[in-house]
Parts: sequence; C-alpha cells; structure tokens
Amino acid sequence: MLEKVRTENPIIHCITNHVVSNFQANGLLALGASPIMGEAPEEAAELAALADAVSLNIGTLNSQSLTSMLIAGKKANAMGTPVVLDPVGAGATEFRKNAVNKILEEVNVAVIRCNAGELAAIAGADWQAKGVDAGEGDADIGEMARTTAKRLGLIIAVSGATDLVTDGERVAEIQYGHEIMASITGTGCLLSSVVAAFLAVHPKAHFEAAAAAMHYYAIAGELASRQAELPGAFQRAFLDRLAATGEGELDKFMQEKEGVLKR
Ligand SMILES: Nc1ncnc2c1ncn2[C@@H]1O[C@H](COP(=O)(O)OP(=O)(O)O)[C@@H](O)[C@H]1O
Ligand SMILES: Cc1ncsc1CCOP(=O)(O)O
Ligand SMILES: [Mg+2]
Repeated sequence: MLEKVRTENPIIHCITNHVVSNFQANGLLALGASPIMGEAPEEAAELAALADAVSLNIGTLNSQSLTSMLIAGKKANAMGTPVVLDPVGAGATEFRKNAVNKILEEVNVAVIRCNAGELAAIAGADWQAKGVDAGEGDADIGEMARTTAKRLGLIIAVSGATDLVTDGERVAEIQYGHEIMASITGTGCLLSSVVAAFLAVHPKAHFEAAAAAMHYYAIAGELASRQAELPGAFQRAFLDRLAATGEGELDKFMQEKEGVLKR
C-alpha cells in the first residue's frame, strides 16, 4: 500500500494548525505525497477540488478556518475525495468541541485520527485530557473507539503506546512505535495527513489503508528512535526514516519483531 502512495504522489490539501504546518508538509513530502496548505475560505473549494484527499486539523482553529474546513469538506464529499479529521484538543474548549460536532454533522468524514483524550471528548466519556495531549482516564479505549466508530459510521484511528484502527467491527492493533514520538510536537498531526495520503490512493479500502498508514508510521518512528535519543535529532531522523522506509524495510522489521516474540 505504501508503494502506491509513492508512485501516485497524491495531492493532500491540509487545513492545519500553524504549530505543525511546516513539519506536516515535510513529512508528507518524505512519504512521497504532495502537500498543499491553504486555509482561506475564498480558495477552500478550489483546493479541495484539486486534491486527492483533504486533511482537516483544528489545532489552532478560528472562525475563518472553521468556515474553510466546512467548505473544503463539503467539496471533497461532492467529488468523492476522502476527508480525515484530526480533532486536536477537542476536549480543551467548548469552541473546539462544538466545531468537531459541526464538522461531523455537515461533512462526511472518512477517518477521525486522534489521541485517547480527543476520542473521549467525542465519545462523551469521563477523561482528564491535558490540552492537546492524551491525558489520563479509566475508560476502555478500544471499546470507546468501536462504539464511536459505529455510532458515527466512520473509521477511528486512535494513537498512543498502542494504536488502534476500527470501523466499529474490525480492529487493527499496532504495537510498534516509540515514546520519543510524543516528545516532538506534530507527530499526531502529521500522522493524520499520512492517513489521508494512504486513503487517497486506496479509495475502496479505507480501513486497510488507515491501518497500513499507522503501521508504516509507527515502524518509521521506531526505526528512527534507534538512531536518535533526543528530540531534535529524533525529528530529523524520523523525517529521514519516513522517506527511506519502503515495503522491504517494513517486511524486514515485522519479521524481526515476530522472531523476537517467538524466541
Ligand atoms: N508511548 C508511545 N509508544 C509508542 N508510540 C507512541 C507513544 N506515544 C505516541 N506514540 C506514537 O506517536 C504518534 C503520535 O501519537 P500521539 O502522541 O498519541 O498523538 P497526538 O500527538 O495527536 O497526541 C503515533 O504514531 C503514536 O503511535
Ligand atoms: C501544541 C499545539 N497547540 C495547538 S496545535 C498543537 C500541535 C499539536 O500536535 P500533535 O497533536 O501532533 O502533538
Ligand atoms: Mg494530536
């Protein structure tokens, strides 16, 4: 599935936050996709129309960018283009929570990619989120993801030490990755747009594409963590691994892990 992203080089229209915009664009380029950032309402429909997937991210949302997200999302729906939503900090403010609800009401979102705190906010579960970070809670993340995916009729890809992807029936669990990934800002945001890029080239298999994206990303992160121990070096190593990791590296990595488990 990864090679198809590289050969087709899909255009990803990102309406994202100003914290991670540059990292997100560089990460998409490293993957082999073609990012275009743009958040003016005046061009939202045109950008969505030329894109192969649309990645919406509410990290530094304002009234204008919310308007753009609704315009871009609806245009993407009309064109049959997949939309991914990253509900950054959904539980932090009423504005964010209402915005997520409005987007979900008006736009047919294919995948919500979020952390556990954001999922809990969408699910209405008791949880202590920590700003844009996942925070802590007792709710069963897998159960929350399955029931919310079913209720909303979409795919949920929730990240953390273990990543879960579910359409409400099927569940893929990804145990790879490394905690250093959470020590640089934007790894979640970039992941959401990487999911969008995989969806763009696998229009009939969104669940499999989202799971493949999460596998690729976690493995690139774990490989990078072997090269760099501190955040600055890790960010650089991670971009390099996103670029250098192909299907062959993914297979080799998983075979090695399997070998370790069996021993
Ligand atoms: N403790 C961890 N162990 C392994 N991977 C992690 C860990 N924490 C986060 N990740 C990875 O970092 C990326 C971002 O996830 P996360 O931090 O949950 O998202 P966000 O940045 O949106 O809060 C994902 O690929 C996830 O798998
Ligand atoms: C710190 C911060 N503040 C608003 S958006 C943002 C970036 C969040 O990025 P991620 O969810 O990928 O950690
Ligand atoms: Mg996030």
